[in-house]
Amino acid sequence: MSKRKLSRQQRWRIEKIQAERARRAEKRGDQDTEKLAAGEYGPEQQGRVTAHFGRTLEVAPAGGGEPVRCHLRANLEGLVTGDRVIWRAGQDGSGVVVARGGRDNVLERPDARGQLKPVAANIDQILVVFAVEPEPHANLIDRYLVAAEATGIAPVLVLNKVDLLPPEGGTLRGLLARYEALGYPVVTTTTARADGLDALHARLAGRTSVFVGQSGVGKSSLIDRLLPDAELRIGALSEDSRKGRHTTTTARLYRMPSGGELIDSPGIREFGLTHLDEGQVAEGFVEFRELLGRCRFRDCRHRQEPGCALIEAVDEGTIHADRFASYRRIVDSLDET
Ligand SMILES: Nc1nc2c(ncn2[C@@H]2O[C@H](COP(=O)(O)OP(=O)(O)OP(=O)(O)O)[C@@H](O)[C@H]2O)c(=O)[nH]1
Ligand SMILES: [Zn+2]
Repeated sequence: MSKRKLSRQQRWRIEKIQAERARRAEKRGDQDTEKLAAGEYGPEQQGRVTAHFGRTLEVAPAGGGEPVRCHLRANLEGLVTGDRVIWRAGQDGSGVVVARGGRDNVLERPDARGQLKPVAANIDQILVVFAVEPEPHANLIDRYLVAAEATGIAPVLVLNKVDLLPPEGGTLRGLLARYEALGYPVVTTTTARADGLDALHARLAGRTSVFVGQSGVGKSSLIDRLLPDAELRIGALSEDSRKGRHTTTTARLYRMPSGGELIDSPGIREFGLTHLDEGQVAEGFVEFRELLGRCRFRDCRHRQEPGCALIEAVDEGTIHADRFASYRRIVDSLDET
């Protein structure tokens, strides 16, 4: 930047502003020092929101230890479970949240009026649970994958109830091999054997996860095993939850004894396609991505247009016909969702 010649008046104004800033910073510092000296609040520390009830939050200290009930500083809004925060401990065992950290990602759900609302943040992976029974349609798996891809959170396929698989493996293993070939991690589980969750434990360790999937696939059964302590599941009792408010809807973050963190709520379990457009659905098919924009027509909708790169790839076998059929079905159903 080139040096500007400042008029005397401008210089005077800048100096005045800077002096004012310095004075304010000093005052803030004095107030903090006073409070610290009075023992009102401890120093700033990092934490993570484990639950929220309106303007009351529960924050787990980053260094470990029990979650602390915190209130929010007046200018903070829209915090959700999983948010990283800066907070200060009070004398009475409660605390105050003074700032929100940056978010890697956020999971949103439509509210009663259909408006998207954030429900949880900073999730490393979405575990899409399927089961040998009820048998999944490939289209259903694709729907979950597209929805997950749109959030930017990595999906993992979990095939549960493998105790019910026929000895030769059935068609399901072949189906999941197709997804593995696309780069998706696949984990198999069963709650029928003591070691049936070993692979899942390994996958969860050191990460923050959410479980989604259709009814009856065994999400509750898996989570019960991952959080064996009933108190862990209910979490530290807060005043609001004792009154019975919000307890079934708020997302909660749990630390699993076996390692890793789990964010769970009925709303998150029902996660699905929401408010996506055709382009986002195409982007949600990972093997389509490098071909998008290579069709002859820039506005190609990949239906019967000549020179469509996707249709050519299907003909050549580089895109599986079932995946392309799935894409079409999802696009055709967008108006209904
Ligand atoms: N054979 C077998 N049955 C299982 C397994 N895991 C869960 N189940 C059974 O599957 C049924 C459904 O399990 P849930 O845990 O309720 O399934 P969910 O996904 O939580 O279902 P919703 O609550 O409806 O969303 C129950 O009868 C479980 O006992 C498994 O690994 N093997
Ligand atoms: Zn096309």
